[in-house]
Amino acid sequence: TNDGALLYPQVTATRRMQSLDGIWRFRFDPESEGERDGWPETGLPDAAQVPVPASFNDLFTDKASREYTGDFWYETEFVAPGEWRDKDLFLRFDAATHRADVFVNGIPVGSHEGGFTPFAVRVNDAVRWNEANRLVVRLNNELSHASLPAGTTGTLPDGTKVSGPYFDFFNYAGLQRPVRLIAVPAEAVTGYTTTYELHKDGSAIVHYTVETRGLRPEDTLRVRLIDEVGSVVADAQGAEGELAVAYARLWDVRDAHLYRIEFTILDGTGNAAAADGGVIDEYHDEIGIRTVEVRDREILLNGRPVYLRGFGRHEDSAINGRGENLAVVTRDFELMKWCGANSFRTSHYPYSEEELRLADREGFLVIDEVAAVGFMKSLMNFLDAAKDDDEHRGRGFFDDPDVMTRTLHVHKAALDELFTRDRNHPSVIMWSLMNEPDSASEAAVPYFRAIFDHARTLDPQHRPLTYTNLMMAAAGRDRCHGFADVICLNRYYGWYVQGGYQLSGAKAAFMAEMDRWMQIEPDKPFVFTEYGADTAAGVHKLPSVQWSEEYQCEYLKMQHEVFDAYPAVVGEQMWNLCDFQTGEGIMRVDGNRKGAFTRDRQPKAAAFLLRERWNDATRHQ
Ligand SMILES: CCCN1C[C@@H](O)[C@H](O)[C@@H](C(=O)O)C1
Repeated sequence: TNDGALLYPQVTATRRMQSLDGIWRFRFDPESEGERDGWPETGLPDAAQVPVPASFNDLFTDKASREYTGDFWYETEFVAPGEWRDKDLFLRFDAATHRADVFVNGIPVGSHEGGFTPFAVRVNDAVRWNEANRLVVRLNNELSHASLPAGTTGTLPDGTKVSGPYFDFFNYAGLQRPVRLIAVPAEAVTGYTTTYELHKDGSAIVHYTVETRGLRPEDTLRVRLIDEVGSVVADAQGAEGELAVAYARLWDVRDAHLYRIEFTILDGTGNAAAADGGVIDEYHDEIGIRTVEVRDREILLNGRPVYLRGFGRHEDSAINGRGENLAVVTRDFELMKWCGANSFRTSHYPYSEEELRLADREGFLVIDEVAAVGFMKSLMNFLDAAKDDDEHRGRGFFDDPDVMTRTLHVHKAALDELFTRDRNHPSVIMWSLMNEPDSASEAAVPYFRAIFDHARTLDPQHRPLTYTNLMMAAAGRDRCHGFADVICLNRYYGWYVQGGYQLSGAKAAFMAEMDRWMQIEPDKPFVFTEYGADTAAGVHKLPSVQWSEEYQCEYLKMQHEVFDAYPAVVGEQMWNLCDFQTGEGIMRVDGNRKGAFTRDRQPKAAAFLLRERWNDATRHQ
């Protein structure tokens, strides 16, 4: 249920919030017996203690816990303050990975599929006011061809389930982002949209719509825009309208100017209590006045071409796993700014709301990616081992008969949630609808058409739509590039192909493919959303060898020479900002080592190379 609880939580004159973060009780449920055994009512027997937010995987010392696949449970308690009883009370989970069923005092109050977008469940009918209430949540982290991210679930000889990710990051799971108890008035703002019109005289118009619940005809919906010094620069009334700003401070790349947009529902009966000034609901947010469009083979921000410099990343750190860690988020922005970056992609799933709010404030350009990764069967860290479970053996991902029904349904729902959550962020300039799908297969075409057609209906700002193309669907093989507004390529010439001493051959092959792309897509801009080489920090070799820091620099230099040879290239996002955890395998050394920085956020030589290239003011913007 939405009902205004999906808006980013805040305390205002009419809204209340209580964090439930901290130590919760936890236990695995490999036989899925917890509900039958009454855990929602009685709580978790023999429970461990774990932190929320965090992944559970890296907390324990046994492999069965790290690799656990199946049902697992969390439990805590909370007091429902009696003062809030006239409001709607929600539990808001910023992320429960990959799916959750929520129980309060043994009563099922809601479920959610998808581990990277928030959901809220209304609990008024289940709580006891001014008393402790038992909150029990069942999660599950199994992968399938209808899960985002995609994969498979195998079993060991003794029946223990095993995750088979079709993606190159560890299948971390748990309550990985904050959990809150929030109270929202029965008559409330539940959502809003903004679009922007810039004028040559420096003025701008903010076109808005507001979604409400329970708005009475006699009440007034007031909308105000407040600038950085606290002045009300525009105001309007009604569920849709425009805010005319005479001198607009535009939001621009690495030059962010934010406005506070304020929604107030005012009691129109005239007999409102003087105490609350007749305010029925109040919600505010930060927006940036800016436009994004693709034109003449450029990405234009406020009508001017931008060049994306930055990284593919992961929400990933030691111990936390994929658990939100604001210190790591802060350090990552610091590293990106130190490198002279201005952009990143939320590879390969929506990042936390806190991350995007920081990108808004820092003026970063974000490619916002839904968790539709693994739509190409590959196991063992990206070798297409074609080793697959019996049900799908030998067929391409999109040949699966359920893909146009079950997978498409889950994918569309994930897009609905992503766009609703992120549509008002000025930092979001493009939407990536899939990461490395098998776009060379004929069966992919109807799926792409369905998902791109759906996505086109979701964004009032009509930001460019894309997906990231992988080498197995190189120029001439990819059948889906026509759907994308911007061509995003993940390329590894000099790493996965023709590496090491063959680097010159890799460059020739890379340019041959690019020449082909220039014929196939002569009018679209190109962004490299991945390029990188695994590098063990501290390994030095003269002359270089692959995995040495010297080779990573040689590799990057070659990529940049190719990018600079094609004016159609308007962005370069190196893979990856930091080393990150993956499943174990013969191609990963306690994770993926393509970072410009180590997992504890310290530089390899490549970081200095990027800093020199990206801080060179004579280059792109
Ligand atoms: C086709 C390869 C795409 N790319 C996906 C990303 O998730 C992986 O980490 C990266 C890699 O192999 O380092 C490859």
